[in-house]
This record gives sequence, structure tokens and C-alpha cells, in this order.
Amino acid sequence: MQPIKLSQIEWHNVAILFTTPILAIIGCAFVPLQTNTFWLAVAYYFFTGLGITAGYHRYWSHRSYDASRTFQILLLAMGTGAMEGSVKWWSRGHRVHHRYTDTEKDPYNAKYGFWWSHIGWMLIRTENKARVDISDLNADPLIRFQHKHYAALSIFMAFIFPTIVTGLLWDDWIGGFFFVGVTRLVFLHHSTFCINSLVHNLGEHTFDDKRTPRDNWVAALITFGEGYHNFHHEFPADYRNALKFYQYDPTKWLIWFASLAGFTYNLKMFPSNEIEKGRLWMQQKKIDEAKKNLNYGVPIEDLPTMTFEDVKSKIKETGIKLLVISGVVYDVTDFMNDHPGGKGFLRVSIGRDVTASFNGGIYDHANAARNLMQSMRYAKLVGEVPEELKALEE
Ligand code: HEM
Repeated sequence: MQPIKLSQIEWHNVAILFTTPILAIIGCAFVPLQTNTFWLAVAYYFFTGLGITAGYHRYWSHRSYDASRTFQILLLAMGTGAMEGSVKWWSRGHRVHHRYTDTEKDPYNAKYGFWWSHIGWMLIRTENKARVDISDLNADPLIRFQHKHYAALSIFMAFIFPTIVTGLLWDDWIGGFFFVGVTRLVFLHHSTFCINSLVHNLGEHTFDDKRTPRDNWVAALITFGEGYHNFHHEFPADYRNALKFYQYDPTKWLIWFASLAGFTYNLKMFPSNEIEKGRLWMQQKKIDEAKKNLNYGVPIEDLPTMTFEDVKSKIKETGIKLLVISGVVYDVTDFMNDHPGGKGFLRVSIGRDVTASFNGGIYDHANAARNLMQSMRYAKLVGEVPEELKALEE
């Protein structure tokens, strides 16, 4: 990153993002918190937060479902109270983020560090010539209206509206402003900012590890379900972020419940067959990585070849303890005393093909034995073994 110049600082964002925490601290220190006001602050936190996740994010940025105009207006009002910019600005940035994740053109590039992706990108303007299609947003008069009047609308929805509600309903004008307005906003800001910072740094690469997004169920708890971010970046057009019923994704639940009333429809879901392929692909990748740390012996195709005559003369000349199982010659010299089945069984097996005995004729060995024997591979057998050297009496 280049050194920062004063002219790059986004002063209005600095003002909002630094003034609100200071006001919240003042409010918490000096303003008495009424129970009604507290619960309204919690409710308004969900109301405005879901406006961002169900509205700004899953509807306008990704079009992961369709919504009636009434529901769009509701989502717009909810999201406007989160003071995170207009839908047009937010969704454009988000589409750029998906297209250019982790690159220089990603507005909240997680590769520039936690604090940059959390808040720094809003405080410092950087040149970004990334292009994405937002013609659908430009064509929508509702989105154009919100963009044009965003400052007034967001001040009203973030501060004035909750103040009026608490003031008129239980005469707590100051509490309404400080707790439902300001303090709620600070919590909401930083919880949603965690989607760009925390879940690009901590969690599981469930479906792909090509880029930074991760699945983090703890982050899902504070981000209305958006913590399942690896899934989201892999399947962005899916209206869900969490797949399992027990995973916390209230944004998905809202969209789904709204569909029962006809407010939302055409809820998009990526085919589960493909989702599972992604999950297995990643699991396989992790297994392959872990296997690199284990000794699987010399691959059979890389072993030298021996005839059964060679095996016999090798044993005779060197005293090495060789036996044959399924076409592979094993050296059990150092294993004789450690064999859980006893030394005797191995001793009578030397210089023989004991495939049948090993596979059930005497004892049907478990996986442990089959894994262990890989490190004892000695040669690949070519040619026949005399029949009398195959059978072994118990
Ligand atoms: C390279 C060759 C061999 C290896 C690495 C090996 C390894 C083992 C291992 C790890 C066990 C413990 C249980 C299990 O994993 O199933 C076992 C048990 C046993 N093995 Fe082997 N084995 C070999 C060859 C043989 C042969 C050729 C015979 C018979 C001729 C034999 C007879 C037995 C018997 C009878 C037991 C059962 C012991 C018990 O639980 O009482 N093994 N072997």
C-alpha cells in the first residue's frame, strides 16, 4: 500500500465512525437506561441489521431472491437506519468485492490486514478503477431516490425515528437518541464490518481455500448469519448463508418466512449436489495434505521386481525374512518380535505366499495391519509361486 495523504481521508466517514462511539460512551456513562428503551435498542439493532443483510446484501447486491415492492420499501427503510451508505454505493462496492476478492481492486481487501478490511477502507479513499454492472440499480427509481436523499433519510432512520418512538411512547427522548440511535448504531456498524474483516481471517475454508473468506459460526451470531462466508463467496446467488437448520442465519429465516406471505419469491438455491461436491473436494484436499506427513511406504509401482526364485535365494543368502502377500514381497525381519499374532506365525510364513492366511485363512487382518505392512514393502513379485508354498496349516 502507498503512504496515505491527507487529501485521501474521507472526512464525513471519519466523523460518523468516530463521533458515534464517543457519543455512545457519553450516553452509557450519563444517561439512565430504561428497560423499554433497552429492548427497543435490541429490536432496532435486528431491524436495521437485517435491512443490510436481507436487503442491501442478499437482495440488491446479489439478487438471490425476488421481493414485492412493499417488501423492498420495508427493507430499504430498515437498511437506511444502519447508516452504511446508499444501496447503490454499498451494492456496487460489494459486487466489486466479489469480483476482485483479495486483489488490489477489492475495496475491502483482507490481504491489507484486519483493520483495513474492517474500517480503514472507509476512512481512506483509494483509486479504484474496478468496473461492475449496476445497471439494474440505476434503473430502479426507488434506489435512485434513496441515493439522492441518502443523508437526510439515514439521519432520520438512524437517529430521529427511534428518538420519536421512545419519546412519544414512554417519554424517553434522550435515551432513545443515545441508546436506540447511537449505541445501537455503533454495535451494528462493527458487527457488520466483521463480515469484511473477521470472517476473511478466522474460520473454516469449507468449500474452497483459493480466497480468504471463511465460515465462522461465532461471527454468524453477530452478523445475522453472514458468518458462513466461505459458502457465500462460493455460492453468492444462494439466498442462504447457512445450510443446516441448527446454524444461525436469521437473514435466511426472514426471507423464507416472508415468502410464506408472498413478500418474497423465487428464492435461489444452488443445487445441493454441487454444494456437496465442493465440500468433499475441500475435505479431500485436506486429507491429501495430511497424508503428505505420513509414511505410506514405497508405492508398489516403484518397487523393484523379483521372481519367487529370487525371493528364496535372497532369504538363503542373507537371512532376510521375506514373505509374499497379494503379489508384493514384504521384509518382516524387524517385525518378527513385534507381531501381535506372535513370532511363530511369521516364522512359518517366511519364503511363502501367505495371501490366503493373511486374509482370513488363519486370521483376517484389520486395517492397522494393512497400513503397517506398507512400510515393509520390499519388492513386486513377478511370475508364479508354487502351489505347495501358498497353503499354510493353522
Ligand atoms: C507383513 C505381514 C503382517 C503384518 C504387518 C501383521 C500385522 C498384524 C497386526 C497389526 C495384528 C493385530 C490385529 C490386526 O491388526 O488385525 C496382527 C494379528 C494377527 N496376525 Fe498378523 N501380520 C502379518 C502377517 C501375518 C501372517 C502371515 C499371519 C499368519 C500366518 C498372521 C497372523 C496373525 C494372527 C493369528 C493375528 C491375531 C492375533 C490375536 O489377536 O490373537 N499375521 N497381525
